[in-house]
Amino acid sequence: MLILIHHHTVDDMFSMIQQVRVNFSDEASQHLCIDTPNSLCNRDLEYSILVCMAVEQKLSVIEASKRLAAWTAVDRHILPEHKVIGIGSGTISPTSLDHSRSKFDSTVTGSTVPYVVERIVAQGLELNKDRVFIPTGFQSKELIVKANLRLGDVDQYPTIDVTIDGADEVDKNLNCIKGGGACHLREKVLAEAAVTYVFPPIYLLIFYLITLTSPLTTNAHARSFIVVADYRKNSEVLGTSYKSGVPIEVATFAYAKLLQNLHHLGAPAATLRMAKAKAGPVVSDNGNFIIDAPFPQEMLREPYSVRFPLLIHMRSFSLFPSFSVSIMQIHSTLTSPPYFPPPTHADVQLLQKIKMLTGVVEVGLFCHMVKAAYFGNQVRLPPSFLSRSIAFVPVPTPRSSLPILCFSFSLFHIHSHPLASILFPLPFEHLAQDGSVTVKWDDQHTERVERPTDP
Ligand SMILES: O=C(CO)[C@H](O)[C@H](O)COP(=O)(O)O
Repeated sequence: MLILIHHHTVDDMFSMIQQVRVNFSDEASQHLCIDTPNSLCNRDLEYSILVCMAVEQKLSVIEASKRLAAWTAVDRHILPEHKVIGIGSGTISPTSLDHSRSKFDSTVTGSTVPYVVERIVAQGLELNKDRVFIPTGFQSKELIVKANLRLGDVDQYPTIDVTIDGADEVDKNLNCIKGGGACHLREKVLAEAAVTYVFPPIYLLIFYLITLTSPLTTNAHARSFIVVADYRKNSEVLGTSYKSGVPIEVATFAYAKLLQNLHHLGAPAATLRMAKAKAGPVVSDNGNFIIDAPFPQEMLREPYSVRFPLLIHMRSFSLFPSFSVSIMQIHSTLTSPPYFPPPTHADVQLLQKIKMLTGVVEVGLFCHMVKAAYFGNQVRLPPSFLSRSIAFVPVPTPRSSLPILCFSFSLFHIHSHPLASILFPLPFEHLAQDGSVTVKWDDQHTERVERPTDP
């Protein structure tokens, strides 16, 4: 990839670096900062900036990782018997990237969900002709229509076989931050709709009879909400790589009050999300505003559960979901008054606190909803100078002088010279997609899936 800024000032250069930091985060932007020669930071000069192969590699590795994750998840979870399929959304609208994925705007990374649709289409007409696809927003609707797949809506199909979606970040317990594309309300509805009802085995029926639990509760559900992402989004704790904050969809007239509420709740930097190509705020597909609320990581560590001393995690019983329902009922009886005092504000975790604020429509924290999360991996290859160089080359402009031209060429030649890595050892490593995917499951086991060939 080549990012070229002509006849711009140093300020533009730094705003571009900021942009890269936002778009690509972590290493790519560090490389840019490391390599900015201080001697060139002269505000009187105008620069052309060539940001070479390191960023290009980073982007293609990210794209390959997204595609690998999406393809592997589709292969393993969209099975011939699945007829109603939920399709998630991304951060980039299909108007800014070619649907066929053959052409990308090279200054942005693409979205993950188009790769999901691409792989579903590759399953063939025969399998797809009886299927209906439910979108989570404008982008996924476009993808479904352009791929000639049958479009449905969640009000027609309130139960979905499988939903596959992207995520902004996923933690070790499979809690996610979602809503970077402002679609998390519909995404959450489709995630919740993706359940499979399981009839309990006989020993659980006996258990129900003994405990006199209502038979109505014996229908437990298995989650079929699958998340796909690249390696950058696989974290221990939310807020590690996705720094923009928790996206919160709010009623438009309530945003100012909600900003105040969120500041008091622990996100003093919460802001209204502003549109990029329009004056004013982002308006969601549902006509609401989006607030991004960066909470401290401590509050994002376990954003869901209510802290009771007797709390029994559903997760411990995930092999026996029906059993866990009964346990939770007994547990909630024991932990309710008069046996136990009601929870105080401090006991209630972040998701509930935000959701309880009047005016909040939906919170982009998806807790205990994901069945499996797929991350395309990266691998670090030994450093190679040419593939990791970033050159900032000042070129003459009407206001620049000849010596500056000479300097720029010598700089360029030194960088291109085989001895350059000795003269200017740069701390870059070569990144690549190694053809593997990490899968995190809801029972907390992690699996590494190897693919014989890079798709
Ligand atoms: O939650 C979302 C949209 O609301 C997306 O799934 C999330 O932002 C990830 O998008 P991408 O695949 O483009 O990185």
